[in-house]
This record gives sequence, structure tokens and C-alpha cells, in this order.
Amino acid sequence: MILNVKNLNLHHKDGKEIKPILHDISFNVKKNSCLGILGESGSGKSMTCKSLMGLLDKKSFNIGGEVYFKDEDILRLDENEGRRLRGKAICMILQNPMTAFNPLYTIENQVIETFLEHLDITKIKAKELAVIALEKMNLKNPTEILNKYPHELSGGMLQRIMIGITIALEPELIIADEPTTAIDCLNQIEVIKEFKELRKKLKTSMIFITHDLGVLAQIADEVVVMDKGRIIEEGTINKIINEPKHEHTKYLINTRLKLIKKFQEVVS
Ligand SMILES: Nc1ncnc2c1ncn2[C@@H]1O[C@H](COP(=O)(O)OP(=O)(O)OP(=O)(O)O)[C@@H](O)[C@H]1O
Repeated sequence: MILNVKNLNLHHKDGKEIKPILHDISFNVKKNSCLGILGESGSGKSMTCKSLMGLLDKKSFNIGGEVYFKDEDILRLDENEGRRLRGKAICMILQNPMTAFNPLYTIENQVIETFLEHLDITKIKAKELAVIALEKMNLKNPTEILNKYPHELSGGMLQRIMIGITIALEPELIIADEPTTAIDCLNQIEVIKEFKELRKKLKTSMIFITHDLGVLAQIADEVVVMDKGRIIEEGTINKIINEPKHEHTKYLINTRLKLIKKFQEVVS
């Protein structure tokens, strides 16, 4: 097992008001497997991952519970240890790629800085790796793209660059928060293919967050379903799709099937 989340609770502090956001979230991620987190908007998927990545400001949020990455409780690491672990061993791909890049620097600058911080390589090698990472993500003219500033590229392109960088870092655990949302359909297939390849090649473990069961069907081994800050059902992807128990899971599956049917009607 690579990640063991035990009774994760999260509260938001707003003046005197304390609002519960997550209730007793527990799950495991097995080594070399992909856990999907499925739920509608606002169900608590992102907050679950932000809590375990240490991305929430302690002044506004109370986090309770334990999160073991291998044998270490990562909720109790000091800031430096946390940064070491979260940059290299655990990487998160955020939903909004714009927030991942600094608008003041070129892409090349930022990619190379990331590579030099986490990999033991020279600047020349880092640049070569950057070009390869972008090519892998199906981005044409990588050298040209590397010279651009974030605002000169589309959200989808930035997202693919971010996925390329993460893959090049070869982390032990990737947390991907709706990584294909900003990408058009054709490239989504490419990106999912790249994630699958990565799992095969590097045995990377993964948490894949999405509201789209179709995406999970392609990549996840096991799934937890969230609703209103709670896990309401969990099981293998086949079990969740074919024998859902909870009414809300059934609703999520039916909505998805209806969408597929509607799409087929429109294109036929
Ligand atoms: N910065 C914040 N401060 C306070 N509450 C927040 C904050 N961000 C999210 N929440 C609340 O936490 C709950 C869970 O939100 P979360 O973003 O985890 O949902 P989600 O399932 O990831 O949805 P989406 O798919 O839209 O990102 C929601 O009730 C939301 O209002």
C-alpha cells in the first residue's frame, strides 16, 4: 500500500463559524494501482486531495486524521519535509492549469527550474527533457512553446505541459484533479493513454479525481464515490458500474448513460 488515509476530517473556519467540509474520509491506494474519486461538483473531491497535499491554509482550515504515505504521516511533517515529499514523490496535477504557472516567467524557465529542483541533472539535460516531455504530450513545436509565457497558451496546452512535466518527474504517486477538463476530446484520449502508459512503465500509483465515470472506466482499478463530503460507496470499477448499491451512485451512472445516449442521437 502506498497511501493510507484514515478518518480525514476537514472544517472551514470563517470568523466564529466553523463549517464541516469532509467527514471521516478513509481509503487506501495500493501500489501501482489507480484509485478513482467520483462525485458531483462540491462533493469534496478536490478538498480531500488538497488536504493531503498540504495545500490548505491552516488559519482557515482544521484538518484531522492521519494520512500515511508509506510509513510517514504526511499531515505531521514540517514544512521542509512536506515540500521535499510533495514535489518529487507525490505530484498533484491541478484542475486549473493557469494557477500552476507564474505569469511572469516563460514556460521554459519554470519547467527547467522544476526539473533542476527535483532531478539530479544539468541545465542542458533539463532543457532536452523539457522538449521530450512536451513532444510526448503531442505538443507540436516544443521549442517555440517553451519560449512562450503562460498567457500566450490555451488552458488545454498548459494542462498538457503540466502533465508532461509531472510524468517526466516520475513520482511515486500522482494525484490528478480532473486533469482532462480543459482539454478537447481528441487530446483527452491521448492524455489518458499517456497516464495508462505511465502506470505500465513506471508502476506509478495514482489518484484520479473526476465527475466523469467514462474516464474512470478507462483508467481506475478501484473507485470511491463521494457525496456531501462523505464516501458513500467504494469498490472495484466493475462493481461500481455494474452493481451500484447506493442511490446516488446509481444516479451518477444513469446521468452518464443518458449523456452518452444523447450524444449518439446528436451525431447519428
Ligand atoms: N476555499 C474554500 N473555502 C471554504 N470552503 C470551500 C473552499 N473550497 C471549497 N469549499 C467547499 O468545500 C466543499 C467541497 O468542495 P470541493 O471543491 O472539494 O468539491 P469538488 O467535488 O472537488 O467539486 P468540483 O468538481 O466542482 O471541483 C464545497 O461545499 C465547497 O463549497
